[in-house]
Amino acid sequence: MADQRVFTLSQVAQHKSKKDCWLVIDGRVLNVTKFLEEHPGGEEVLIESAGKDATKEFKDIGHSRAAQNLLLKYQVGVLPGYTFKEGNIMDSSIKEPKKKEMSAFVINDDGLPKYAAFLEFFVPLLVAGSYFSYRYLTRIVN
Ligand code: HEM
Repeated sequence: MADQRVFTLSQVAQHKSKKDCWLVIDGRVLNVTKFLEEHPGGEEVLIESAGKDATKEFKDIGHSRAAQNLLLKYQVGVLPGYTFKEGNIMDSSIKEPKKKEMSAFVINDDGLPKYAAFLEFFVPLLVAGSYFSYRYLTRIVN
């Protein structure tokens, strides 16, 4: 689980060098020192945002979901007032988890009435069919 220790922005601001580079994205305090060289957008942009809240810059680029999930890897804490659920970053603030929940819900919701309609139609038909078959057969026998 990503670290949930609480840091203030002024604490984050003390880590703004290339050798010790923290920044904040969406309330998550990230230590990106080891990521500087790997960042596809280059280390300069990260160093420019070092010690600061880079949420706007991060979002303005339109980072991919993969990039958003990478945030978890570098999280060392959170800003005061922020808490995040365990697991996928899509469960917290950047993502659109509600869509997934909705589609799952809609599928389940659709299934039940269809199943119920099926039963409502066939059960009485089966009962009536059995009854008339019984009547028909007993007539022939008598
Ligand atoms: C820990 C924080 C960050 C992570 C994990 C991260 C990750 C990535 C990744 C994976 C990409 C490749 C494209 C994509 O998958 O979206 C990328 C591209 C880029 N990022 Fe970041 N990024 C971070 C922070 C930032 C910040 C704070 C800025 C700006 C101040 C920034 C600017 C860029 C730029 C300019 C590109 C290149 C976009 C392009 O070439 O189209 N990134 N980043």
